[in-house]
Amino acid sequence: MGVTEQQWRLEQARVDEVTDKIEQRIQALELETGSVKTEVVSIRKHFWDDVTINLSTHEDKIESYWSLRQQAELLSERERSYRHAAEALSKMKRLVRSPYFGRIDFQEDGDRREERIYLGIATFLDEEQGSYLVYDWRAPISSLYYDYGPGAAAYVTPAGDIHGTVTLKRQYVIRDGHIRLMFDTGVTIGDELLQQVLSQSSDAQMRSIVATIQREQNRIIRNDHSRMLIVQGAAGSGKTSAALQRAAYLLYKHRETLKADQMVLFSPNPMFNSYVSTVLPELGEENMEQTTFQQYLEKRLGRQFQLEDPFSQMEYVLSGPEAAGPGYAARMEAVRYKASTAFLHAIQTYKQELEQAGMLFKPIRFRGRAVVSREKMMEKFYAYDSSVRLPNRIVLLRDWLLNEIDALEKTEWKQEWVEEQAELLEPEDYMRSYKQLRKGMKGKDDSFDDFDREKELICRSIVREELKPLRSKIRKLFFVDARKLYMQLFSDEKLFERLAGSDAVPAYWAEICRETLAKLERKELAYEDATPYLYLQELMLGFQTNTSVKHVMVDEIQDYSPFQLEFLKKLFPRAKMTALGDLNQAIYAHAPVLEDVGTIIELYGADQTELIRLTRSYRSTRQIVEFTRGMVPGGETIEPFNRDGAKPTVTVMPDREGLPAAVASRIASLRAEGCDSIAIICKTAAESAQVYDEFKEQFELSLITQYTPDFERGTMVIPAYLAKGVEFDAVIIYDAGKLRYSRENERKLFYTACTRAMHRLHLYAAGDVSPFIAEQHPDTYEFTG
Ligand SMILES: Nc1ncnc2c1ncn2[C@@H]1O[C@H](COP(=O)(O)OP(=O)(O)OP(=O)(O)O)[C@@H](O)[C@H]1O
Repeated sequence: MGVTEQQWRLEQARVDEVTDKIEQRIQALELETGSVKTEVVSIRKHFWDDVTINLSTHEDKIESYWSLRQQAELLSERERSYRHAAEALSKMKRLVRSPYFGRIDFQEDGDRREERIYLGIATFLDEEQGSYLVYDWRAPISSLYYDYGPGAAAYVTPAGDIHGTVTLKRQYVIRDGHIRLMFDTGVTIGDELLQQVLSQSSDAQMRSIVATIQREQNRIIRNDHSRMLIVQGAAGSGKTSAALQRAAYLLYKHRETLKADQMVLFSPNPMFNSYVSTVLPELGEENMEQTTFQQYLEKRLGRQFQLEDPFSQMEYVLSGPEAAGPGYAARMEAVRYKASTAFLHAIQTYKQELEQAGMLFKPIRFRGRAVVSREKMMEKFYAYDSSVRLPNRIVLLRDWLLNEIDALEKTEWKQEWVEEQAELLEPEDYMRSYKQLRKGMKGKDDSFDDFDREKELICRSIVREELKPLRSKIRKLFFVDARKLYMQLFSDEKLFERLAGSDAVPAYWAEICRETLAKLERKELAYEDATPYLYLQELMLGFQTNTSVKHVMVDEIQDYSPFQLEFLKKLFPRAKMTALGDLNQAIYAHAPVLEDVGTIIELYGADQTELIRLTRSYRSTRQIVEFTRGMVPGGETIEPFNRDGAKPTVTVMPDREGLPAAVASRIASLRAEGCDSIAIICKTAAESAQVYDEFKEQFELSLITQYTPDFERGTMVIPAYLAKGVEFDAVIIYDAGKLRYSRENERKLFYTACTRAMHRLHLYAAGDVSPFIAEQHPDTYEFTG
């Protein structure tokens, strides 16, 4: 629907008026922040001048206390005012560039007046008139804009649902006070505007999508009742975008009770964190905490083991049976099994058995001799009432051990080694011990008159020092031999059969056991062992929990195992969870949780869980989606957003020798066309490094590795698994030949790589093309050789 010239003029006049008012507000706020800041500085500088301190009498002390307190309160009140004014100022500065992006005219049932609602990234109230010049996009009434076109409509408020009719829905692109575009739209939020937004070049940082949130995405953003919200969405369907706008929505809706540091986002890798880190600040909110599961594992296990990272495991898996050599099939089975619910249950049963018998402890050793044997610890442990939970019994054992150490300290000072050490003490050490002891003895009858007594005390002090590290280790429960207990699962065949079921022992079990034990002996922990190991350890020692976190968002949930999810649930017992994923992008060798949605629904139960599916893909052109969707099961349900571009191209070279020149010429032509971000996607890190070496003299380009902290624009070489979640103007698949991508477990990786392209996709192959290309309808791509 077109907008008339007169309407355009009226709208521009309103923009001018609102912009003027925002500018006035900015000026007022600048004055306010300036003067409050001066005040704060002055109070800090003269803090003590205005405080009367007199400690002569009790009354004086009380008066001094109140004077001090009053001054501190004044300072913190002024600091608070400064913060508020500064926040309001930065909000207004963001708003002035583009005060709003949408308008809804709404007539409530039974009300003859029509309300005009203009939506922007923050509320702007005309304080004189008491009217809203701009509504925050997260206000209850704003949902009309996302959920309805002209016609009957309703929105939810805390006081109940409001029904009425939308009579107009209009969209704007306003830049620096000028309306650049304006559309009247139907039910979906303006295809025109979305077209316009989606056809722009990609950025080094993800953008906010508030002006064009789609109805199905709005359901995700505003869902506030489910304990667990699962979003299964096609590549490019806006899962990550919806999650970030959802965080902004929740922070707005619960601004009195929810702070950004009470929300955690689990990302696939650190670079992704940088990619999404600007969305919330752009919306005027602080960033939530961002982390990866690996960072969590490292924190909990790092020192005990040399811990493999997921990308090293991935490189091994992708190297394939020929390169990896014997043992490949067994490791693949280990990766699969160790992430399975079957193994999770086996470990849970193991813990139940350990409640009755079989715990393993490390003996308590002091100066090379066992002071408490593991047998004694076992005896003590199983003598506790069996109704006491296992972690609590361990705490009882810890206390008993600390008492034993106290007892040891009482006799140990007489040992010869102590006397020897006392003689070797340097005078200053001696004096230090002496002083410490005297301090400790204050008020007691003992005195240092007697030389023997003095020596005894020095010897005792030496023993206490020597015992310090042991006490600290006992407090940290080091005496529970978690490593041996885990190893037992792989060394005691009967035990394992009993736990897992004799008919459920995985294939290659003997080999898996051999490999696992050899690694653990060397204190190495394979990535597939890290989570089950930690799980067993926490079952015994008690789960670490974080009760302050209220929302956990997990992106790329398909790459998590049931084990990991169970962990997150235990780690954040008070949190609601949003899990976003795409089964078709499951790139790890273990079975993805989304394969059986039931597993993930079970986590909190069906009544607390909601599943939303997104099938529309916004990232890539229609041609790219039509080509890629055929690669994955169920792909026919993926709907492209109707944005046209060139068909993907497939170029075949007789061998790898021909690839560099062909790819180089493509990079040059893409750059000439103005493509700002170009990714040359390889299968592995090793291949990426090779390709980077090939081109680094010819082009300015970067190599992305798992250690790359920031996502940047430009031309880059990147392994497919690190390109998860991000996007590029153009994607070049460096070698899409049959030798690179043909095994079933490479299908989803290939699909993930291709779906990173927004506007252009070019595939090169040495020799025969991958079957994932050959299977596609020939009309969906151009074959160029
Ligand atoms: N409603 C929308 N308005 C404008 N752009 C959108 C919208 N929804 C998604 N997009 C754009 O589509 C692209 C893909 O979005 P996003 O990365 O959130 O998808 P995703 O489902 O997480 O993708 P993937 O699973 O493939 O990583 C982004 O460029 C995003 O800005």
